[in-house]
Amino acid sequence: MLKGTEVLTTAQMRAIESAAMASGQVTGLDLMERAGRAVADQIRLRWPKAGRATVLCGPGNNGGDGYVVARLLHRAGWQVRVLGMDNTPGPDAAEMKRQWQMIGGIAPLTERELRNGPESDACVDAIFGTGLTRAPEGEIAAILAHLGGSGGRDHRPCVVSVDCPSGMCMDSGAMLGQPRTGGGFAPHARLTVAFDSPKPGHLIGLGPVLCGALVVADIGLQSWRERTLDGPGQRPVRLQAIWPGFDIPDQRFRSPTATLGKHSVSGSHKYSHGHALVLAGGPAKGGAARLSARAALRIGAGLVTVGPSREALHEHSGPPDALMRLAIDDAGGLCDLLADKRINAVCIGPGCGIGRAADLLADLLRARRATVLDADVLTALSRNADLMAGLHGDCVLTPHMGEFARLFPDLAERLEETPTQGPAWSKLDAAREAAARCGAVVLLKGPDTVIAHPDGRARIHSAFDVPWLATAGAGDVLAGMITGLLARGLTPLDAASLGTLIHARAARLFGPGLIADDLPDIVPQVLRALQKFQSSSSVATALPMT
Ligand SMILES: NC(=O)C1=CN([C@@H]2O[C@H](COP(=O)(O)OP(=O)(O)OC[C@H]3O[C@@H](n4cnc5c(N)ncnc54)[C@H](O)[C@@H]3O)[C@@H](O)[C@H]2O)[C@@H](O)CC1
Ligand SMILES: Nc1ncnc2c1ncn2[C@@H]1O[C@H](COP(=O)(O)OP(=O)(O)O)[C@@H](O)[C@H]1O
Ligand SMILES: [K+]
Repeated sequence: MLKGTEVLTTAQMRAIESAAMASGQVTGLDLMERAGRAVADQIRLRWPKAGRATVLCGPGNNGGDGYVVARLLHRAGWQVRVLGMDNTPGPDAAEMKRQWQMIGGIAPLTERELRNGPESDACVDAIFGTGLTRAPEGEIAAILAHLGGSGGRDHRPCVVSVDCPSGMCMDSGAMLGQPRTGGGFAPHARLTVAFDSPKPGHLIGLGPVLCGALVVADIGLQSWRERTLDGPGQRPVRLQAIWPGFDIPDQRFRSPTATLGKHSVSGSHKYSHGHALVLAGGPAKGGAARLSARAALRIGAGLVTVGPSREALHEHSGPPDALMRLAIDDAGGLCDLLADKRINAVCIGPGCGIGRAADLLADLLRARRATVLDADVLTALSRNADLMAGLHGDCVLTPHMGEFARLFPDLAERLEETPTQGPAWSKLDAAREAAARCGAVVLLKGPDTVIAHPDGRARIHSAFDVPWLATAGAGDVLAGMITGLLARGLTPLDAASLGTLIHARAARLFGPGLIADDLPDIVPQVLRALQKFQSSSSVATALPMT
Protein backbone atom coordinates (compact mmCIF):
# COMPACT_ATOMS: atom_id res chain seq x y z
CA MET A 1 0.00 0.00 0.00
CA LEU A 2 0.96 3.59 -0.43
CA LYS A 3 3.49 4.65 2.15
CA GLY A 4 5.44 7.86 2.26
CA THR A 5 5.77 10.17 -0.64
CA GLU A 6 8.99 9.17 -2.33
CA VAL A 7 8.94 8.88 -6.10
CA LEU A 8 11.58 6.79 -7.87
CA THR A 9 12.79 6.77 -11.43
CA THR A 10 12.88 3.38 -13.14
CA ALA A 11 16.69 3.47 -13.01
CA GLN A 12 16.56 3.98 -9.26
CA MET A 13 14.04 1.16 -8.91
CA ARG A 14 16.28 -1.21 -10.84
CA ALA A 15 19.27 -0.20 -8.72
CA ILE A 16 17.31 -0.92 -5.53
CA GLU A 17 16.13 -4.31 -6.79
CA SER A 18 19.68 -5.22 -7.81
CA ALA A 19 21.04 -4.18 -4.42
CA ALA A 20 18.41 -6.26 -2.65
CA MET A 21 19.20 -9.33 -4.73
CA ALA A 22 22.97 -8.81 -4.44
CA SER A 23 22.60 -8.84 -0.65
CA GLY A 24 21.58 -12.49 -0.83
CA GLN A 25 18.70 -11.81 1.55
CA VAL A 26 16.10 -11.85 -1.15
CA THR A 27 15.95 -13.41 -4.61
CA GLY A 28 14.44 -12.15 -7.84
CA LEU A 29 11.92 -14.97 -7.54
CA ASP A 30 10.89 -13.76 -4.08
CA LEU A 31 10.34 -10.25 -5.41
CA MET A 32 8.36 -11.51 -8.38
CA GLU A 33 6.20 -13.69 -6.15
CA ARG A 34 5.51 -10.69 -3.86
CA ALA A 35 4.72 -8.45 -6.84
CA GLY A 36 2.33 -11.00 -8.38
CA ARG A 37 0.73 -11.63 -5.01
CA ALA A 38 0.13 -7.91 -4.47
CA VAL A 39 -1.70 -7.71 -7.79
CA ALA A 40 -3.73 -10.88 -7.15
CA ASP A 41 -4.66 -9.58 -3.68
CA GLN A 42 -5.88 -6.29 -5.12
CA ILE A 43 -7.98 -8.11 -7.71
CA ARG A 44 -9.50 -10.33 -5.05
CA LEU A 45 -10.21 -7.30 -2.89
CA ARG A 46 -12.21 -5.76 -5.72
CA TRP A 47 -13.86 -9.00 -6.87
CA PRO A 48 -14.38 -10.97 -3.65
CA LYS A 49 -16.28 -13.60 -5.64
CA ALA A 50 -13.98 -15.65 -7.88
CA GLY A 51 -14.52 -14.66 -11.49
CA ARG A 52 -12.90 -15.06 -14.88
CA ALA A 53 -9.55 -13.51 -15.70
CA THR A 54 -7.48 -13.18 -18.84
CA VAL A 55 -3.80 -12.62 -18.10
CA LEU A 56 -1.62 -11.08 -20.83
CA CYS A 57 2.04 -11.92 -20.26
CA GLY A 58 4.82 -10.07 -22.09
CA PRO A 59 8.39 -11.17 -22.81
CA GLY A 60 10.13 -10.00 -19.63
CA ASN A 61 9.72 -9.86 -15.86
CA ASN A 62 6.47 -7.92 -16.08
CA GLY A 63 5.18 -11.03 -17.86
CA GLY A 64 6.74 -13.06 -15.02
CA ASP A 65 4.56 -11.17 -12.55
CA GLY A 66 1.61 -12.00 -14.79
CA TYR A 67 2.27 -15.75 -14.54
CA VAL A 68 2.30 -15.40 -10.73
CA VAL A 69 -1.03 -13.56 -10.82
CA ALA A 70 -2.48 -16.31 -13.02
CA ARG A 71 -1.34 -19.05 -10.60
CA LEU A 72 -2.63 -17.26 -7.49
CA LEU A 73 -6.00 -16.39 -9.02
CA HIS A 74 -6.38 -19.98 -10.19
CA ARG A 75 -5.61 -21.15 -6.66
CA ALA A 76 -8.33 -18.78 -5.40
CA GLY A 77 -10.90 -20.44 -7.64
CA TRP A 78 -10.82 -18.11 -10.62
CA GLN A 79 -11.14 -19.32 -14.20
CA VAL A 80 -7.88 -18.13 -15.68
CA ARG A 81 -6.82 -17.89 -19.29
CA VAL A 82 -3.24 -16.92 -20.10
CA LEU A 83 -1.98 -15.36 -23.32
CA GLY A 84 1.80 -15.32 -23.56
CA MET A 85 4.74 -15.04 -25.89
CA ASP A 86 6.76 -17.80 -27.38
CA ASN A 87 10.09 -16.56 -26.08
CA THR A 88 12.54 -17.57 -23.39
CA PRO A 89 12.38 -14.89 -20.71
CA GLY A 90 14.97 -14.33 -17.99
CA PRO A 91 15.36 -17.08 -15.37
CA ASP A 92 12.83 -15.72 -12.84
CA ALA A 93 10.06 -15.15 -15.35
CA ALA A 94 10.89 -18.49 -16.99
CA GLU A 95 10.42 -20.24 -13.65
CA MET A 96 7.07 -18.51 -13.06
CA LYS A 97 6.00 -19.45 -16.57
CA ARG A 98 6.99 -23.07 -15.91
CA GLN A 99 4.95 -23.10 -12.69
CA TRP A 100 1.92 -21.80 -14.55
CA GLN A 101 2.36 -24.38 -17.30
CA MET A 102 1.96 -27.08 -14.66
CA ILE A 103 -1.54 -25.66 -14.12
CA GLY A 104 -2.72 -24.49 -17.52
CA GLY A 105 -1.86 -23.68 -21.09
CA ILE A 106 -0.68 -20.52 -22.78
CA ALA A 107 -2.47 -19.18 -25.85
CA PRO A 108 -0.59 -16.88 -28.23
CA LEU A 109 -0.52 -13.21 -27.25
CA THR A 110 -2.44 -11.89 -30.25
CA GLU A 111 -5.29 -9.47 -30.64
CA ARG A 112 -7.35 -12.19 -32.34
CA GLU A 113 -6.97 -14.56 -29.36
CA LEU A 114 -7.89 -11.77 -26.99
CA ARG A 115 -10.88 -10.65 -28.98
CA ASN A 116 -12.23 -14.11 -29.74
CA GLY A 117 -11.65 -15.67 -26.34
CA PRO A 118 -14.37 -16.13 -23.71
CA GLU A 119 -15.49 -13.04 -21.82
CA SER A 120 -13.68 -12.22 -18.61
CA ASP A 121 -14.24 -9.95 -15.64
CA ALA A 122 -10.65 -8.79 -15.32
CA CYS A 123 -7.93 -8.52 -17.90
CA VAL A 124 -4.48 -8.45 -16.31
CA ASP A 125 -2.07 -6.36 -18.38
CA ALA A 126 1.40 -7.77 -17.68
CA ILE A 127 2.94 -7.08 -21.09
CA PHE A 128 5.54 -4.38 -20.35
CA GLY A 129 6.66 -2.64 -17.19
CA THR A 130 9.85 -0.74 -16.44
CA GLY A 131 11.68 -2.53 -19.26
CA LEU A 132 9.85 -0.73 -22.07
CA THR A 133 12.46 0.83 -24.33
CA ARG A 134 10.67 1.53 -27.61
CA ALA A 135 7.18 1.99 -28.99
CA PRO A 136 5.08 -1.17 -29.17
CA GLU A 137 4.35 -2.32 -32.71
CA GLY A 138 2.37 -4.92 -34.62
CA GLU A 139 0.42 -7.44 -32.62
CA ILE A 140 1.20 -5.87 -29.23
CA ALA A 141 0.14 -2.43 -30.48
CA ALA A 142 -3.13 -3.98 -31.68
CA ILE A 143 -3.71 -5.58 -28.27
CA LEU A 144 -3.06 -2.28 -26.50
CA ALA A 145 -5.46 -0.52 -28.86
CA HIS A 146 -8.08 -3.13 -28.04
CA LEU A 147 -7.51 -2.63 -24.31
CA GLY A 148 -7.80 1.12 -24.86
CA GLY A 149 -11.47 0.60 -25.49
CA SER A 150 -11.93 -1.17 -22.15
CA GLY A 151 -11.74 0.28 -18.66
CA GLY A 152 -15.15 -1.11 -17.92
CA ARG A 153 -17.01 1.32 -20.13
CA ASP A 154 -18.58 -1.40 -22.26
CA HIS A 155 -18.88 -5.16 -22.07
CA ARG A 156 -15.15 -5.72 -22.33
CA PRO A 157 -13.20 -6.60 -19.17
CA CYS A 158 -11.71 -4.18 -16.67
CA VAL A 159 -8.00 -3.81 -17.20
CA VAL A 160 -5.74 -4.27 -14.18
CA SER A 161 -2.21 -3.16 -15.06
CA VAL A 162 0.85 -4.67 -13.46
CA ASP A 163 3.26 -1.85 -12.53
CA CYS A 164 1.92 0.42 -15.30
CA PRO A 165 -0.34 0.38 -18.34
CA SER A 166 1.81 -1.37 -20.95
CA GLY A 167 3.41 0.98 -23.47
CA MET A 168 3.60 3.82 -20.97
CA CYS A 169 7.03 5.15 -20.10
CA MET A 170 7.12 5.14 -16.31
CA ASP A 171 9.58 8.02 -16.16
CA SER A 172 7.41 10.45 -18.10
CA GLY A 173 3.82 9.25 -18.28
CA ALA A 174 4.08 9.35 -22.08
CA MET A 175 2.95 6.51 -24.34
CA LEU A 176 5.93 5.69 -26.52
CA GLY A 177 5.17 6.30 -30.18
CA GLN A 178 2.09 8.36 -29.46
CA PRO A 179 1.29 12.07 -29.19
CA ARG A 180 1.75 13.58 -25.72
CA THR A 181 -1.84 14.68 -25.70
CA GLY A 182 -3.08 11.11 -25.96
CA GLY A 183 -5.69 9.94 -28.39
CA GLY A 184 -3.67 7.00 -29.73
CA PHE A 185 -3.85 3.40 -28.58
CA ALA A 186 -3.32 2.94 -24.87
CA PRO A 187 -4.75 0.57 -22.31
CA HIS A 188 -6.97 2.51 -19.94
CA ALA A 189 -6.67 0.60 -16.69
CA ARG A 190 -9.30 0.52 -13.98
CA LEU A 191 -6.53 -0.26 -11.50
CA THR A 192 -2.74 -0.15 -11.60
CA VAL A 193 -0.64 -1.86 -8.96
CA ALA A 194 2.87 -0.38 -8.81
CA PHE A 195 5.68 -1.68 -6.65
CA ASP A 196 7.55 -0.07 -3.75
CA SER A 197 7.15 3.56 -4.84
CA PRO A 198 5.30 5.47 -7.51
CA LYS A 199 7.33 6.39 -10.58
CA PRO A 200 7.00 9.86 -12.14
CA GLY A 201 4.91 8.48 -14.99
CA HIS A 202 2.18 7.41 -12.58
CA LEU A 203 1.71 11.05 -11.62
CA ILE A 204 2.43 13.18 -14.68
CA GLY A 205 1.63 13.24 -18.40
CA LEU A 206 -0.98 10.70 -19.45
CA GLY A 207 -0.14 8.48 -16.48
CA PRO A 208 -2.88 9.48 -14.04
CA VAL A 209 -5.52 9.08 -16.74
CA LEU A 210 -4.21 5.74 -18.04
CA CYS A 211 -3.51 4.17 -14.63
CA GLY A 212 -6.98 4.49 -13.14
CA ALA A 213 -6.80 3.92 -9.40
CA LEU A 214 -3.17 3.61 -8.33
CA VAL A 215 -2.12 1.24 -5.58
CA VAL A 216 1.54 1.18 -4.57
CA ALA A 217 2.37 -2.18 -3.02
CA ASP A 218 5.14 -2.80 -0.54
CA ILE A 219 7.33 -5.66 -1.76
CA GLY A 220 9.83 -5.44 1.08
CA LEU A 221 12.48 -3.22 -0.51
CA GLN A 222 12.38 -0.33 1.93
CA SER A 223 15.69 -0.91 3.67
CA TRP A 224 17.50 -1.34 0.33
CA ARG A 225 15.81 1.77 -0.96
CA GLU A 226 17.26 3.78 1.87
CA ARG A 227 20.72 2.23 1.57
CA THR A 228 20.85 2.56 -2.20
CA LEU A 229 19.58 6.09 -2.46
CA ASP A 230 21.28 7.57 0.57
CA GLY A 231 24.51 5.66 0.08
CA PRO A 232 27.88 7.11 -0.82
CA GLY A 233 28.02 8.82 -4.19
CA GLN A 234 24.29 9.61 -4.29
CA ARG A 235 23.03 13.15 -4.45
CA PRO A 236 21.02 13.84 -1.31
CA VAL A 237 18.08 15.20 -3.25
CA ARG A 238 14.77 13.46 -3.54
CA LEU A 239 11.71 13.49 -5.73
CA GLN A 240 8.51 13.55 -3.74
CA ALA A 241 4.81 13.26 -4.41
CA ILE A 242 2.44 15.72 -2.79
CA TRP A 243 -0.54 13.56 -1.82
CA PRO A 244 -2.19 12.06 1.25
CA GLY A 245 0.75 11.17 3.43
CA PHE A 246 2.79 14.21 2.48
CA ASP A 247 4.22 15.55 5.66
CA ILE A 248 3.67 19.25 5.94
CA PRO A 249 7.14 20.59 5.41
CA ASP A 250 7.30 23.10 8.18
CA GLN A 251 6.43 22.61 11.81
CA ARG A 252 6.11 26.35 12.21
CA PHE A 253 3.16 26.42 9.92
CA ARG A 254 1.12 23.50 11.06
CA SER A 255 1.16 23.78 14.81
CA PRO A 256 -0.50 26.70 16.55
CA THR A 257 1.80 26.21 19.51
CA ALA A 258 4.96 26.03 17.43
CA THR A 259 7.50 28.77 17.17
CA LEU A 260 7.93 31.05 14.22
CA GLY A 261 11.42 32.27 13.66
CA LYS A 262 12.79 33.67 16.87
CA HIS A 263 9.38 34.31 18.39
CA SER A 264 7.64 31.79 20.56
CA VAL A 265 3.88 31.74 20.18
CA SER A 266 3.40 33.60 23.42
CA GLY A 267 5.52 36.45 22.03
CA SER A 268 4.32 36.20 18.46
CA HIS A 269 2.59 39.08 16.72
CA LYS A 270 1.46 39.99 13.24
CA TYR A 271 4.94 40.99 12.09
CA SER A 272 6.34 37.67 13.17
CA HIS A 273 3.83 36.13 10.76
CA GLY A 274 5.32 38.16 7.94
CA HIS A 275 4.24 41.06 5.78
CA ALA A 276 3.38 40.27 2.18
CA LEU A 277 3.26 42.86 -0.58
CA VAL A 278 1.15 42.15 -3.67
CA LEU A 279 2.04 44.48 -6.52
CA ALA A 280 -1.06 45.39 -8.53
CA GLY A 281 -1.40 47.23 -11.86
CA GLY A 282 -3.24 50.17 -13.34
CA PRO A 283 -6.96 50.97 -13.61
CA ALA A 284 -9.45 48.16 -14.31
CA LYS A 285 -6.85 45.46 -13.62
CA GLY A 286 -7.22 45.09 -9.88
CA GLY A 287 -9.10 41.80 -9.63
CA ALA A 288 -6.19 39.43 -10.10
CA ALA A 289 -3.97 41.11 -7.51
CA ARG A 290 -6.88 41.25 -5.07
CA LEU A 291 -7.39 37.52 -5.42
CA SER A 292 -3.70 37.00 -4.64
CA ALA A 293 -3.82 39.37 -1.68
CA ARG A 294 -6.91 37.74 -0.18
CA ALA A 295 -5.30 34.32 -0.52
CA ALA A 296 -2.12 35.56 1.18
CA LEU A 297 -4.18 36.87 4.09
CA ARG A 298 -6.24 33.71 4.43
CA ILE A 299 -3.24 31.44 4.41
CA GLY A 300 -1.79 33.27 7.36
CA ALA A 301 0.48 36.16 6.40
CA GLY A 302 0.42 38.60 9.35
CA LEU A 303 -0.10 41.64 7.14
CA VAL A 304 -0.81 42.05 3.45
CA THR A 305 -0.48 45.24 1.44
CA VAL A 306 -1.71 45.60 -2.12
CA GLY A 307 0.28 48.07 -4.19
CA PRO A 308 -1.43 49.36 -7.36
CA SER A 309 -0.48 52.42 -9.39
CA ARG A 310 -1.79 55.70 -7.95
CA GLU A 311 -4.60 56.11 -10.47
CA ALA A 312 -5.93 52.63 -9.61
CA LEU A 313 -5.77 53.02 -5.83
CA HIS A 314 -9.44 53.92 -5.41
CA GLU A 315 -10.44 50.61 -7.03
CA HIS A 316 -8.98 48.78 -4.08
CA SER A 317 -11.14 50.39 -1.41
CA GLY A 318 -13.56 47.46 -1.03
CA PRO A 319 -13.28 44.53 1.36
CA PRO A 320 -11.44 42.80 2.88
CA ASP A 321 -10.84 45.59 5.38
CA ALA A 322 -7.84 43.70 6.71
CA LEU A 323 -6.02 44.46 3.46
CA MET A 324 -3.78 47.53 3.42
CA ARG A 325 -3.48 49.67 0.28
CA LEU A 326 -0.59 51.77 -0.84
CA ALA A 327 0.07 53.44 -4.20
CA ILE A 328 3.33 52.45 -5.81
CA ASP A 329 4.06 54.78 -8.70
CA ASP A 330 7.30 53.39 -9.97
CA ALA A 331 10.49 51.52 -9.12
CA GLY A 332 11.59 54.39 -6.86
CA GLY A 333 8.39 54.10 -4.84
CA LEU A 334 8.88 50.37 -4.56
CA CYS A 335 12.47 50.79 -3.32
CA ASP A 336 11.27 53.25 -0.67
CA LEU A 337 8.68 50.79 0.51
CA LEU A 338 11.10 47.89 0.58
CA ALA A 339 13.36 49.88 2.89
CA ASP A 340 10.95 48.45 5.46
CA LYS A 341 12.61 45.09 6.06
CA ARG A 342 9.47 43.72 7.67
CA ILE A 343 8.04 43.29 4.15
CA ASN A 344 9.48 39.86 3.63
CA ALA A 345 7.55 38.44 0.67
CA VAL A 346 6.36 39.96 -2.60
CA CYS A 347 4.02 38.81 -5.33
CA ILE A 348 4.43 40.35 -8.77
CA GLY A 349 2.55 39.62 -11.96
CA PRO A 350 -1.19 39.06 -11.45
CA GLY A 351 -2.95 42.01 -13.09
CA CYS A 352 0.28 44.01 -12.97
CA GLY A 353 0.60 44.73 -16.69
CA ILE A 354 3.65 43.64 -18.64
CA GLY A 355 5.20 47.12 -18.89
CA ARG A 356 4.79 47.94 -15.20
CA ALA A 357 6.04 44.49 -14.20
CA ALA A 358 9.15 45.00 -16.33
CA ASP A 359 9.71 48.46 -14.81
CA LEU A 360 9.49 47.22 -11.22
CA LEU A 361 11.22 43.87 -11.51
CA ALA A 362 14.91 44.79 -11.67
CA ASP A 363 14.73 46.76 -8.40
CA LEU A 364 12.53 44.18 -6.78
CA LEU A 365 15.03 41.43 -7.55
CA ARG A 366 17.87 43.57 -6.23
CA ALA A 367 15.96 43.94 -2.95
CA ARG A 368 16.34 40.18 -2.47
CA ARG A 369 12.93 39.46 -1.00
CA ALA A 370 11.20 36.10 -1.25
CA THR A 371 9.26 36.72 -4.47
CA VAL A 372 6.55 34.95 -6.43
CA LEU A 373 6.61 35.72 -10.15
CA ASP A 374 3.41 34.93 -12.03
CA ALA A 375 1.40 35.96 -15.08
CA ASP A 376 2.47 39.30 -16.67
CA VAL A 377 5.88 39.37 -15.08
CA LEU A 378 6.68 36.01 -16.67
CA THR A 379 6.00 37.53 -20.08
CA ALA A 380 8.20 40.49 -19.15
CA LEU A 381 10.94 38.08 -18.06
CA SER A 382 10.76 36.13 -21.30
CA ARG A 383 11.50 39.35 -23.23
CA ASN A 384 14.47 40.49 -21.17
CA ALA A 385 17.54 38.35 -20.58
CA ASP A 386 18.94 40.82 -18.03
CA LEU A 387 15.85 40.45 -15.85
CA MET A 388 16.11 36.69 -16.19
CA ALA A 389 19.73 36.85 -15.02
CA GLY A 390 18.61 38.76 -11.91
CA LEU A 391 16.49 35.89 -10.55
CA HIS A 392 17.73 34.46 -7.28
CA GLY A 393 17.17 31.48 -4.99
CA ASP A 394 14.30 33.09 -3.08
CA CYS A 395 12.21 33.43 -6.24
CA VAL A 396 9.35 31.13 -7.21
CA LEU A 397 8.20 31.21 -10.85
CA THR A 398 4.68 29.87 -11.40
CA PRO A 399 4.16 29.47 -15.16
CA HIS A 400 1.44 27.51 -16.85
CA MET A 401 2.58 25.66 -19.95
CA GLY A 402 2.00 28.67 -22.25
CA GLU A 403 4.12 30.96 -20.09
CA PHE A 404 6.72 28.23 -19.71
CA ALA A 405 6.98 27.99 -23.50
CA ARG A 406 7.70 31.73 -23.68
CA LEU A 407 10.34 31.49 -20.96
CA PHE A 408 12.03 28.27 -22.05
CA PRO A 409 10.99 27.64 -25.67
CA ASP A 410 13.51 24.88 -26.29
CA LEU A 411 12.38 22.90 -23.23
CA ALA A 412 8.72 23.26 -24.16
CA GLU A 413 9.45 22.16 -27.73
CA ARG A 414 11.03 18.96 -26.49
CA LEU A 415 7.85 18.27 -24.56
CA GLU A 416 5.83 18.53 -27.76
CA GLU A 417 7.83 15.87 -29.57
CA THR A 418 6.35 12.41 -29.89
CA PRO A 419 8.55 10.20 -27.72
CA THR A 420 9.90 7.07 -29.38
CA GLN A 421 12.36 5.85 -26.76
CA GLY A 422 12.27 5.45 -23.01
CA PRO A 423 12.95 7.11 -20.69
CA ALA A 424 11.16 9.92 -22.50
CA TRP A 425 11.77 13.59 -21.75
CA SER A 426 9.15 14.65 -19.24
CA LYS A 427 7.49 17.62 -17.63
CA LEU A 428 9.62 16.78 -14.59
CA ASP A 429 12.82 16.98 -16.68
CA ALA A 430 11.65 20.27 -18.20
CA ALA A 431 10.89 21.89 -14.84
CA ARG A 432 14.16 20.68 -13.35
CA GLU A 433 16.17 21.96 -16.27
CA ALA A 434 14.37 25.31 -16.11
CA ALA A 435 15.02 25.66 -12.36
CA ALA A 436 18.69 24.82 -12.82
CA ARG A 437 18.99 27.38 -15.63
CA CYS A 438 17.31 30.28 -13.88
CA GLY A 439 18.47 29.55 -10.33
CA ALA A 440 14.94 29.80 -8.90
CA VAL A 441 12.17 27.42 -7.90
CA VAL A 442 9.98 26.68 -10.93
CA LEU A 443 6.39 25.56 -10.38
CA LEU A 444 5.06 24.31 -13.71
CA LYS A 445 1.27 24.27 -13.44
CA GLY A 446 -1.37 21.96 -14.80
CA PRO A 447 -3.41 19.00 -13.62
CA ASP A 448 0.05 17.59 -12.97
CA THR A 449 2.08 20.30 -11.27
CA VAL A 450 5.83 19.90 -11.00
CA ILE A 451 7.83 22.00 -8.55
CA ALA A 452 11.58 21.99 -9.11
CA HIS A 453 14.43 23.45 -7.11
CA PRO A 454 17.70 24.48 -8.78
CA ASP A 455 19.56 21.80 -6.77
CA GLY A 456 17.56 18.99 -8.42
CA ARG A 457 14.96 18.39 -5.72
CA ALA A 458 11.50 18.17 -7.19
CA ARG A 459 7.93 17.54 -6.14
CA ILE A 460 4.90 16.43 -8.09
CA HIS A 461 1.27 17.14 -7.36
CA SER A 462 -1.51 15.45 -9.30
CA ALA A 463 -4.88 17.19 -9.37
CA PHE A 464 -6.53 15.30 -12.20
CA ASP A 465 -9.56 14.79 -9.99
CA VAL A 466 -10.34 18.52 -9.75
CA PRO A 467 -10.66 19.72 -13.36
CA TRP A 468 -12.85 22.59 -12.12
CA LEU A 469 -9.67 24.17 -10.74
CA ALA A 470 -8.91 25.26 -14.30
CA THR A 471 -10.88 28.49 -13.89
CA ALA A 472 -9.91 32.12 -14.49
CA GLY A 473 -7.97 33.53 -11.57
CA ALA A 474 -7.14 30.22 -9.90
CA GLY A 475 -3.48 30.83 -10.71
CA ASP A 476 -3.62 34.29 -9.09
CA VAL A 477 -4.93 32.67 -5.92
CA LEU A 478 -2.14 30.11 -5.98
CA ALA A 479 0.47 32.87 -6.37
CA GLY A 480 -1.05 34.65 -3.35
CA MET A 481 -1.05 31.50 -1.25
CA ILE A 482 2.61 30.87 -1.96
CA THR A 483 3.43 34.49 -1.17
CA GLY A 484 1.61 34.19 2.15
CA LEU A 485 3.53 31.04 3.02
CA LEU A 486 6.81 32.73 2.10
CA ALA A 487 5.84 35.57 4.42
CA ARG A 488 5.31 32.96 7.14
CA GLY A 489 8.91 31.91 6.66
CA LEU A 490 8.62 28.75 4.63
CA THR A 491 11.38 28.06 2.11
CA PRO A 492 10.48 28.67 -1.55
CA LEU A 493 10.26 24.92 -2.29
CA ASP A 494 8.08 24.22 0.74
CA ALA A 495 5.90 27.29 0.21
CA ALA A 496 5.31 26.28 -3.41
CA SER A 497 4.54 22.67 -2.41
CA LEU A 498 2.24 23.49 0.46
CA GLY A 499 0.52 26.23 -1.53
CA THR A 500 -0.17 23.78 -4.34
CA LEU A 501 -1.53 21.24 -1.93
CA ILE A 502 -3.83 23.66 -0.10
CA HIS A 503 -5.01 25.19 -3.40
CA ALA A 504 -6.10 21.82 -4.81
CA ARG A 505 -7.62 20.71 -1.52
CA ALA A 506 -9.68 23.86 -1.38
CA ALA A 507 -10.94 23.16 -4.90
CA ARG A 508 -11.72 19.56 -3.98
CA LEU A 509 -13.64 20.64 -0.89
CA PHE A 510 -15.69 23.21 -2.80
CA GLY A 511 -16.43 20.93 -5.74
CA PRO A 512 -17.67 21.76 -9.24
CA GLY A 513 -18.98 25.25 -9.78
CA LEU A 514 -15.94 26.75 -8.14
CA ILE A 515 -14.78 30.21 -9.17
CA ALA A 516 -11.42 31.59 -8.13
CA ASP A 517 -13.06 33.98 -5.63
CA ASP A 518 -14.26 30.96 -3.64
CA LEU A 519 -10.81 29.52 -3.10
CA PRO A 520 -9.33 31.83 -0.43
CA ASP A 521 -12.38 31.49 1.78
CA ILE A 522 -12.13 27.68 1.80
CA VAL A 523 -8.55 27.88 3.04
CA PRO A 524 -9.45 27.96 6.77
CA GLN A 525 -11.30 24.65 6.37
CA VAL A 526 -8.30 23.13 4.63
CA LEU A 527 -5.94 24.42 7.30
CA ARG A 528 -8.09 22.95 10.04
CA ALA A 529 -8.10 19.59 8.28
CA LEU A 530 -4.34 19.70 7.77
CA GLN A 531 -3.72 20.43 11.41
CA LYS A 532 -6.01 17.57 12.38
CA PHE A 533 -4.51 15.04 9.98
CA GLN A 534 -0.95 16.20 9.92
CA SER A 535 0.19 13.20 7.96
CA SER A 536 -2.69 12.69 5.60
CA SER A 537 -2.12 15.04 2.69
CA SER A 538 -0.56 14.60 -0.92
CA VAL A 539 2.96 15.83 -2.59
CA ALA A 540 5.35 13.12 -4.36
CA THR A 541 9.31 13.61 -4.34
CA ALA A 542 11.86 12.13 -7.00
CA LEU A 543 15.51 11.36 -6.41
CA PRO A 544 17.87 12.18 -9.24
CA MET A 545 20.58 9.51 -9.51
CA THR A 546 24.00 10.49 -10.63
N1 LIG B 1 13.61 -6.74 -11.46
C1 LIG B 1 12.95 -7.29 -10.45
O1 LIG B 1 13.53 -7.83 -9.60
C2 LIG B 1 11.50 -7.20 -10.36
C3 LIG B 1 10.78 -6.85 -11.46
N2 LIG B 1 9.47 -6.86 -11.43
C4 LIG B 1 8.73 -6.71 -12.68
O2 LIG B 1 9.59 -6.68 -13.77
C5 LIG B 1 9.31 -5.58 -14.61
C6 LIG B 1 10.53 -5.19 -15.35
O3 LIG B 1 10.96 -6.33 -16.03
P1 LIG B 1 11.90 -6.26 -17.29
O4 LIG B 1 13.07 -5.43 -16.99
O5 LIG B 1 12.13 -7.66 -17.70
O6 LIG B 1 11.07 -5.47 -18.36
P2 LIG B 1 9.61 -5.70 -18.97
O7 LIG B 1 9.01 -6.95 -18.51
O8 LIG B 1 8.92 -4.46 -18.78
O9 LIG B 1 9.89 -5.84 -20.55
C7 LIG B 1 11.15 -6.01 -21.02
C8 LIG B 1 11.18 -6.86 -22.27
O10 LIG B 1 10.42 -6.30 -23.28
C9 LIG B 1 11.25 -5.99 -24.40
N3 LIG B 1 10.71 -4.77 -24.97
C10 LIG B 1 10.83 -3.50 -24.52
N4 LIG B 1 10.13 -2.66 -25.30
C11 LIG B 1 9.55 -3.44 -26.25
C12 LIG B 1 8.71 -3.16 -27.35
N5 LIG B 1 8.31 -1.94 -27.63
N6 LIG B 1 8.30 -4.18 -28.14
C13 LIG B 1 8.69 -5.43 -27.88
N7 LIG B 1 9.50 -5.76 -26.85
C14 LIG B 1 9.92 -4.77 -26.05
C15 LIG B 1 12.63 -5.87 -23.84
O11 LIG B 1 13.60 -6.09 -24.83
C16 LIG B 1 12.59 -6.94 -22.77
O12 LIG B 1 12.77 -8.22 -23.33
C17 LIG B 1 8.74 -4.54 -13.66
O13 LIG B 1 7.94 -3.61 -14.34
C18 LIG B 1 7.95 -5.42 -12.70
O14 LIG B 1 6.67 -5.68 -13.26
C19 LIG B 1 8.75 -7.37 -10.29
O15 LIG B 1 8.67 -8.75 -10.48
C20 LIG B 1 9.45 -7.09 -9.00
C21 LIG B 1 10.86 -7.54 -9.06
N1 LIG C 1 -7.20 20.24 -15.78
C1 LIG C 1 -6.83 20.71 -14.60
N2 LIG C 1 -7.10 20.02 -13.48
C2 LIG C 1 -6.75 20.50 -12.28
N3 LIG C 1 -6.09 21.66 -12.09
C3 LIG C 1 -5.76 22.38 -13.16
C4 LIG C 1 -6.10 21.95 -14.48
N4 LIG C 1 -5.66 22.87 -15.36
C5 LIG C 1 -5.08 23.85 -14.62
N5 LIG C 1 -5.13 23.56 -13.30
C6 LIG C 1 -4.66 24.38 -12.19
O1 LIG C 1 -5.47 25.55 -12.16
C7 LIG C 1 -4.69 26.71 -11.93
C8 LIG C 1 -4.82 27.64 -13.15
O2 LIG C 1 -3.83 28.61 -13.14
P1 LIG C 1 -3.57 29.60 -14.38
O3 LIG C 1 -3.46 28.79 -15.63
O4 LIG C 1 -2.45 30.47 -14.02
O5 LIG C 1 -4.93 30.40 -14.44
P2 LIG C 1 -5.20 31.97 -14.32
O6 LIG C 1 -4.11 32.65 -15.10
O7 LIG C 1 -6.55 32.17 -14.94
O8 LIG C 1 -5.18 32.33 -12.88
C9 LIG C 1 -3.28 26.20 -11.69
O9 LIG C 1 -3.09 26.03 -10.30
C10 LIG C 1 -3.25 24.87 -12.39
O10 LIG C 1 -2.29 23.99 -11.84
K1 LIG D 1 2.03 -3.71 -17.48
